Amino acid sequence: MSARDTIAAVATPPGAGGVGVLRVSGPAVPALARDLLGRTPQPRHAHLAAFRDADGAVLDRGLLLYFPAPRSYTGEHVLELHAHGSPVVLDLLLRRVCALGARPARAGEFSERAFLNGKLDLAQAEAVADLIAAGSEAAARAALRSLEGAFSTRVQTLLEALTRLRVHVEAAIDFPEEEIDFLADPAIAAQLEALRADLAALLAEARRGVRLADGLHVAIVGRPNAGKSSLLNALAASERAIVTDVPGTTRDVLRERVQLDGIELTLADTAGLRDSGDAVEREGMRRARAELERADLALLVSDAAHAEADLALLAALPPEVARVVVVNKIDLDGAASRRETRGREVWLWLSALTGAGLDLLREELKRHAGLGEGAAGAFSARTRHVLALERVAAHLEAAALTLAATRAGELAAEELRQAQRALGEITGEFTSDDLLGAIFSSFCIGK
Ligand SMILES: Nc1nc2c(c(=O)[nH]1)N(C=O)[C@@H](CNc1ccc(C(=O)N[C@@H](CCC(=O)O)C(=O)O)cc1)CN2
Ligand SMILES: Nc1nc2c(ncn2[C@@H]2O[C@H](COP(=O)(O)OP(=O)(O)OP(=O)(O)O)[C@@H](O)[C@H]2O)c(=O)[nH]1
Ligand SMILES: [Mg+2]
Repeated sequence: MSARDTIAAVATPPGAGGVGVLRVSGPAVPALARDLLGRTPQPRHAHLAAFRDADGAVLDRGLLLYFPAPRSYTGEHVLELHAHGSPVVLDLLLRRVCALGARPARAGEFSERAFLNGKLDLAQAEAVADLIAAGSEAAARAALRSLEGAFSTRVQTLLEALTRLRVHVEAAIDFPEEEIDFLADPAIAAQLEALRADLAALLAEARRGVRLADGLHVAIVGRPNAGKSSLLNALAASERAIVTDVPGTTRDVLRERVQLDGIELTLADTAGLRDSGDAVEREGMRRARAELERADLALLVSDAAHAEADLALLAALPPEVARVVVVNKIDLDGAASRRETRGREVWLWLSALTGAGLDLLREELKRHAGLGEGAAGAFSARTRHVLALERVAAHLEAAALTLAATRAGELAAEELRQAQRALGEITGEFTSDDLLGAIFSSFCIGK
C-alpha cells in the first residue's frame, strides 16, 4: 500500500545480544536500501554491508536483507539490518534510517500492516502476539497452529455455511407469496441445526484455546485449616505459602505460576471461608470470592473429617465455574487416594502432606487446561473470539426460534446477518479502527 509512510523499529528485544535486527517497512525502503548498500540489493539475499552514517562513518558492519513488495512479512517493501546486538548501535541505525525517510513504528504496526495488506487475518495476527507471549510449550504450539490458520479456517467454513443459509432465507423473503412454504422447508431448519452444532463445537475448542494460551487459572478455596496453602505448596513444590495449624492463616490471595507437563497454571491460594473472623479475615474472604469469579476452575479443599459439611460451600460456588472437590488429609485415617465422579463434580481424595493422590490432581488439572484426550491439534484463541462466538450462538438461536415460531423471514434473516457479522469480527472481515487499535497496541514495538 503505497499510501502509507515508512516505519522502522528494532525487532529484537531490548538490551545487549549477539545480533540485533532493525526492521523497516514502507515505500522509502528501495531508496534507503540503495543508500545503505551503495547499490540495489538482491531481493531476499543476505548482503554483508557497512551501515554508514550521513558523513560516511561506519556505524556497524552487518547483514542487510531486502524483501521487495509484496513478498514480505508486511506485504510492503521491507528492509532488515542485522547488526551487532548493541542497543547503542541499534539506536544509531534507527536514527539513520529515520533521517533517510522512515519514522519510528508504533507497537504492532508491522503486523497491523500485514493484516491490512491481507498477509494475515486478524486471528492470525493475534496468534503472532500469543506465540511471542506463550508461557508454556502447549501455549506456543497452540499459538503456532492459529498462526498457520487452524482457527481461521474453521471460522471461514462456518461463515460459508452461514452465507448459504442466508441466501436460502433471503430468497424466501423475495418471493413473499411462497415465503411460508419456503421457510417451512425442513432443509432450512436442518441447515440451521447443523450450523449451530458446528458452532457449539468450535466454541468449546475456542474456550480450550483461551485456556491453552492464558494458562489455567485455578482458585483454591475452602474452610480455614482445610489445607489449601499446603496444597499450593505441594503443587508448586516449594514452601510459598505460610502453613500453620491456626485457622485463618492465609489472609491475602497468593498467586503462583506452575508449569505442569508443558502447560501453565496460575494457582491462587485464598483465605479460608467461614462465618466469623476479624475485619482482615473478612476482607481476605471477599478477595477469595472475587478470585473465584475470575477462575477457570475452583479447587474446593475439604478436610477428610468435614467433607460432608463442605457440601454447603460447594453449592455456594459460582455456577459457571468448573470445580473439583479435594478431600485432603487422607493420611489421618489411613484411606487410599482415589477419584470419583459425583454429579457434575469430580472428587479426589489425597494428602497434601504426604503427596498421596497428588498425581490424580495433576491429571485432573491437565484435563481442565485443555490437555486431556483429543487435545492434539488444539489452537490458541482469545476471550475476544469466545465472546464473538457466543454472540453468534445467541443470534443463531434467535433465528431458529423465529423460524420455528413465526416463520418471520425478515426477522430470521436479520439475526443471521448479525451472526455473520459477529463471526466476521474474529478474522477481521468486519472491524473498526478502535478494535484494531486495541488489538495491535498491545503488541511489542517492532512486531
Ligand atoms: N529475520 C526475520 N526473521 C523472522 C521474521 C522476520 O520478519 N524477519 N518473522 C516475522 O515475523 C517471522 C517469520 N515470518 C515471516 C513471514 C513471512 C515472510 C515473507 O517474506 N513472506 C512473503 C514471502 C513468502 C515466500 O516467499 O514463501 C509473502 O508472504 O509474500 C517473512 C517472514 C520469524 N522470523
Ligand atoms: N495430616 C495432614 N495435615 C495436613 C494436610 N494438609 C495440611 N495439613 C495441616 O493442616 C493445617 C492447616 O494447613 P494449611 O495449609 O495452612 O490450611 P489452609 O486451608 O491454608 O488454612 P487457612 O489459611 O487458615 O485457611 C496445617 O497444620 C497443615 O500442616 C494433610 O494432608 N495431612
Ligand atoms: Mg492458608
